[in-house]
Amino acid sequence: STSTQEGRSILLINGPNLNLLGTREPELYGSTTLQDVIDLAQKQADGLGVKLQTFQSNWEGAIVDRIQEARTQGVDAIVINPAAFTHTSVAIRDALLGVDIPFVELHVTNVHTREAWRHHSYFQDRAVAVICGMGTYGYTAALEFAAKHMKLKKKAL
Ligand SMILES: O=C(O)[C@]1(O)C[C@H](CCCOc2ccccc2)[C@@H](O)[C@H](O)C1
Repeated sequence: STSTQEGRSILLINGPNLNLLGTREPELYGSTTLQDVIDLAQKQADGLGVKLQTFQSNWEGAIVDRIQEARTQGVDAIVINPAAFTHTSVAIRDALLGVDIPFVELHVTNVHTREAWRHHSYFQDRAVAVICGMGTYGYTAALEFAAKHMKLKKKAL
């Protein structure tokens, strides 16, 4: 492969309240802040030779708009932690399916050991991969997968 992973472009999206990561409920979500996660992801992306964009919002429609914009930017893959919208958002699901960009669904906690209502995701059936329970290492795993192992659409010549 070329020095970059075929010039792959990855968008990392974090949903509501993840801006508080590392500052609340560290026993559940760890003590790594979202900024730490982003800084580490950027270093990892540089090492992998992929372009990384990151976005966090507490607003559902802003996440929909960002996903739609990804299509115009030639984003090849999305890594998304939809947070609470995992369990509620047909709108974000529709945006992901609409832009036809493959995505990895990511959760810091193992949602399957938590409340029953967290066991369903509006994304799980269409995600290329679902990562959960690895803590913030999940972001590292997801980025590695998206950069090196995920099958992407052929880039238009
Ligand atoms: O485990 C995950 O990553 C979740 O997506 C996190 C969501 C919660 C996002 C808010 O995370 C916080 C982290 C630290 C402090 C406050 C909130 C939760 O609603 C999902 O069921 C699972």
